[in-house]
Amino acid sequence: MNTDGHEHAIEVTGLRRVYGGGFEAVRGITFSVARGEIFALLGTNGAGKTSTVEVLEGLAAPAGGRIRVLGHDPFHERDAVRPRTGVMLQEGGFPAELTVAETARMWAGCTTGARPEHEVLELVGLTGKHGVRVKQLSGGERRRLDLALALLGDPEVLFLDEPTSGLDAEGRRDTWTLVRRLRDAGTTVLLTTHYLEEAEGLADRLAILHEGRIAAYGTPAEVTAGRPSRISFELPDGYFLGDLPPLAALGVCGHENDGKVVRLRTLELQRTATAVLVWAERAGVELRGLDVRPASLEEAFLGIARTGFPPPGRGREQGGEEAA
Ligand SMILES: Nc1ncnc2c1ncn2[C@@H]1O[C@H](COP(=O)(O)OP(=O)(O)OP(=O)(O)O)[C@@H](O)[C@H]1O
Repeated sequence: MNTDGHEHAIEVTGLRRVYGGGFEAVRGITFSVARGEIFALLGTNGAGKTSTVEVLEGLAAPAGGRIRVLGHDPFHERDAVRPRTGVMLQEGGFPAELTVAETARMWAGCTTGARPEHEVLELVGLTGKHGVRVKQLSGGERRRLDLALALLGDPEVLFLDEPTSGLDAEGRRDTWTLVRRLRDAGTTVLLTTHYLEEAEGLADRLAILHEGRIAAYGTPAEVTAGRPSRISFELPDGYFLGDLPPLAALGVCGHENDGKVVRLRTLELQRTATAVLVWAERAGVELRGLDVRPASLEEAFLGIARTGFPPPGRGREQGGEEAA
């Protein structure tokens, strides 16, 4: 239980969002985010991530369902929620002529109990940029300024909409480190991202949205459980797929072969990989380009994007859609 008497920072039950013209972008989704947790919302383009986050931020009223952020309705009790949350939007839209320090000062003026500006600029690595105009910042530096402003109010809940888009590999890793530090200090973080490795490495739990519904929900390990691993290699000249032992006996559950490169999918990675290597050893051949990949979030995501919803029980135990 937290100080509000609520064990979850965010509770979403049967959320629906319907746009003018009757289009239902979010179709009755249910999930919760525990205090001090990093939760990622993933999904195909147009799946409903931004439509969901806008409701959680109190920017729009839901068409149906029950939403609680820190125990309050974020739309109707905005005054109770807004000072305790930080929001980093996809497009910051700051005045281009202001310097970094001026922008932070202006933002601090609109933030209840703002921390000193230099503190948040230091947190995101913009200390050396105080006097630089916003229009002169690189795309990645602007994202870091967005993040600094979201942190000004020392929020209990932080909403990050694609926080690392436009950042280079180092900037992305710095942001991940910062987000983890915030989580470890007790901040609840809900982020959207298109980078699956970001969600896999950063999120404690996640939901994958597809066409306005939750298609997978749980820890990254829960969501990838039951998804196939992949093994690929080149067949040596003069060898054909039929020269391998029967694929079903190797635990293979699917395969592709374009004549040279063989791609196997398996739910028993160790058994299949061992059998393939033993065969190659006995045949005295080298498997060039040998690549072994355990089931990943990418596999789960692509499976959902390709075929829609997985059968019940595969990473959907706690979330999923509910009638609103
Ligand atoms: N104001 C609006 N009016 C009508 N339809 C809208 C509006 N805003 C969004 N939509 C539609 O709602 C659906 C969900 O959009 P949303 O922006 O929430 O998806 P998303 O998951 O954030 O997508 P992306 O990954 O592409 O940013 C899309 O089909 C989109 O076209």
